[in-house]
Amino acid sequence: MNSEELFKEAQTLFPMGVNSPVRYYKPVPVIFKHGYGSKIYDVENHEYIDYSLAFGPMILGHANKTVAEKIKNQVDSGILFGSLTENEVKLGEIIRNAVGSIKMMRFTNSGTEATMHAIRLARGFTGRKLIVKMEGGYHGAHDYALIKSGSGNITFGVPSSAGVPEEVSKTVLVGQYNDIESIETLFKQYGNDIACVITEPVLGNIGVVSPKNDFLKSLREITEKYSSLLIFDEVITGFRFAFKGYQDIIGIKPDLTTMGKIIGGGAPIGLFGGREDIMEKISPSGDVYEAGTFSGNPLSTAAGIATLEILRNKDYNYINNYASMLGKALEEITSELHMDVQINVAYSMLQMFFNKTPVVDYRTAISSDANKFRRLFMELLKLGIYVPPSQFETQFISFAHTDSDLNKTVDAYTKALESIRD
Ligand SMILES: Cc1ncc(COP(=O)(O)O)c(C=O)c1O
Ligand SMILES: N[C@H](C=O)CCC(=O)O
Repeated sequence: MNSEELFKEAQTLFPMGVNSPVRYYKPVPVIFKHGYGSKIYDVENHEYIDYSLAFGPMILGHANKTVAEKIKNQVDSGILFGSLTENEVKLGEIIRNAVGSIKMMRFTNSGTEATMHAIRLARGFTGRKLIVKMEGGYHGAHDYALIKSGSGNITFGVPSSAGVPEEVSKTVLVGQYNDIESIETLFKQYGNDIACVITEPVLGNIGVVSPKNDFLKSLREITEKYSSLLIFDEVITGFRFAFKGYQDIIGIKPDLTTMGKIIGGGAPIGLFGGREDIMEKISPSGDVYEAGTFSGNPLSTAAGIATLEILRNKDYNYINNYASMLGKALEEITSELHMDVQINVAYSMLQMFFNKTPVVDYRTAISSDANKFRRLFMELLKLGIYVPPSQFETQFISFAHTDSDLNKTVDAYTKALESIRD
């Protein structure tokens, strides 16, 4: 079947033909068949340089030979036992040695599960009900995270989800990222009832937005003052900027951390972990329940171990410099074309916003021209460049991207931006 035929069939199977909303766009989403290194190929065999990397996890590029070999070995020796395995211990040790605040952890099957359990744990540990999240912060697709959330929630203009009971949304307070006063106001009113503040330390689901003016340090201070827990959602940032968490780069220790994506090397995974005294509250040592048939499964942990063992010896300057060179080139192109554009780069993450004003939070992000971004996406596609299909996602660089990819990408952006200039 060709793309049109496959998509037609998919629409009879899945709502709008997809299994996650951000994968949908008109007229027919690209249907990928395989990928090698920095390139992915659709069912018609068109080649694209990939800057989505499956929304972040594929930091080594696609079909890395060593990772594939380790997964195949695991397939040949059994893929699920429903009991503790050596792989889990190995992966857990690698992560604990690399991320300062994670003393104990639990593996889950996704980032969504990780944040859901971390929030329940924070509530169980503190005996408090309220949580604080940032407007535009994305923590997966469970009830407590789908309040003023980022990612597909903004792309499709759904600030919260139907089906989340009012009683649930009333327990979620929303602050503004990079605006500590908005958080202080919430704490002044509700401080002794707030179980935790959860935030992506670098926002990655409204495009990419970095922290400013000691915002994260102030979050740490205010949560300590009120004996609330601080949760860093490092599902994107964990092992993305360096062989550690973003928390280790900036020297701030959250009480709990969530991870996912890269630590599973492209296989389904999530993790929540942190202080021992908090983690011991988890069942069976404690009374906060958390479980999963596939949690810590041999395949995901094999892929994770292989990926992290390779990453340990990588020089992250390579991907970080690539992103900064691409960012600079995009600044030059858009300034020559007199286009109102903001280019945010954080290490190996990058996004271009069609906006006159700097994008520093949710409100400035949503004032961007998302339709223009969609036109850019379509033009780039024609030129063999695949970026995430929304203004409110982030472009990622992998260790498989090459100088020649960078040159081709800059050429393609030049042509694409010229063609969408009004
Ligand atoms: C910061 C963040 N947290 C949580 C999630 C949820 O992870 P998953 O899609 O694996 O459920 C995502 C991405 O989806 C994310 O970007
Ligand atoms: N923005 C999300 C994750 O970071 C996109 C992943 C998805 O929902 O498919």
